Amino acid sequence: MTDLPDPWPAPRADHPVDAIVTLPGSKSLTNRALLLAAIADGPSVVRRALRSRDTSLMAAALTALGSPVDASGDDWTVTPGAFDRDAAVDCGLAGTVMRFVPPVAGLARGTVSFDGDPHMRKRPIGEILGALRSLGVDVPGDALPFTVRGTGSVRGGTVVVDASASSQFISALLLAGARYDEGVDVRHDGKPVPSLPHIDMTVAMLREHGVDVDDSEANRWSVAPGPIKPVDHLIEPDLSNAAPFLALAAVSGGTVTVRDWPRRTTQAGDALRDILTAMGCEVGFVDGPDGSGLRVTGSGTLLGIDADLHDVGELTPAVAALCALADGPSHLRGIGHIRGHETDRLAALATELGALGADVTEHEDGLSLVPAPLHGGVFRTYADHRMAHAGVIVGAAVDGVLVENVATTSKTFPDFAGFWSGLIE
Ligand SMILES: O=C(O)C1=C[C@@H](OP(=O)(O)O)[C@@H](O)[C@H](O)C1
Ligand SMILES: C=C(OP(=O)(O)O)C(=O)O
Repeated sequence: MTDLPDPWPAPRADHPVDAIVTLPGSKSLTNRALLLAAIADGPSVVRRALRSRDTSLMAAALTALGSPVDASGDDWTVTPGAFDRDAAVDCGLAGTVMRFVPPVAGLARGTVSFDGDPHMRKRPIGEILGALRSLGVDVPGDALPFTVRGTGSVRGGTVVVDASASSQFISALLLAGARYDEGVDVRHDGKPVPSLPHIDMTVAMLREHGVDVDDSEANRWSVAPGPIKPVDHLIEPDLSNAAPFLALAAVSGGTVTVRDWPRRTTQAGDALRDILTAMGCEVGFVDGPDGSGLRVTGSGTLLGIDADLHDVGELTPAVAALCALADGPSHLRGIGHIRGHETDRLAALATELGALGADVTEHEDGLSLVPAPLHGGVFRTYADHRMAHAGVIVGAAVDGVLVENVATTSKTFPDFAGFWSGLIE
């Protein structure tokens, strides 16, 4: 990757973009596959793993604990080992590392310290640390930095958490639960849990590994203690990271096909099919000589939407950018929890879209936007990869948009800016 100017002039798509793209693998699938492989009963391969900052941090964390991840090729191999040492884990800005690794660090015979980027110290983690304490893990504190003092085993059992701030609190406990002496029985008590598809993804992957999970009751998940079968995973393309590319079809009146879009998936990004249809795009699966995938064609006009994004909050930045370019008003609801993402995304979107002329109102749990003429300017990203996606979408439609720190996209997408420019220029 070449050095990028900062701020980066976002390429303007002054023609309908016609492209077929192969996207890197899913962050959420890759990091679950790596973690489960590291605590499984034998070696596994993670094929087409996403190579990005979040997944490299996960690989480094598991390697430091004692299960080496060989990431030298496209297919990563994971060899479970004894967690018999002290380790230091850098969480960067990866929620999946900060939330998923401490419950397995409790199984270590050693002291495991955790820290991360400056903003990571503000992202919510206290509920998990409290839950781990009540399951028998010695982990004082309620924010980064913290230290897990592992004893080689975790009692486990029943625990109540308020997961209204993040579904990752539930996923984290379930992923490690089969390795706890009594398994884990997690109940949620609080406002509705966001991002439920991500919990379904966790449950589905545990079952692939032969783990017995009961999710038959709302707000309760039970993992039985037992073996974790090694599994070779083939990682699907990251459907949430498809958002800016499909949005490019929508804003340029072109056609973009994302190859290998799964017909059935637990990825939250699959909701883009309905969202883009509601915004006036033509959306459908295609099978052709160039492979199969999802094709989106922009109609030249973008309709505003009223959408509850509670289940798919990570799509908000890209969707909000589209709403800022739409011909009618939009209301995005149910997403108060994304204030705890890589940045306070509601505040950041209101500020940055507003700075480019958008008429945005920030609510406690959402955003409303009404049509207004947009203009160029600097779009700040707050080290948030998906803010950069929002910036480039607007920049494709509006002259003179400069995206600050576009390199932050490396969290989940290698050389995003180069890939994006290649489609437009
Ligand atoms: O488990 C996961 O892989 C994720 C869960 C969601 O987190 P929240 O529940 O905190 O929104 C999602 O937004 C994040 O990008 C990835
Ligand atoms: C919320 C996100 O990430 P994380 O896994 O760091 O929570 C995201 O990618 O939109």
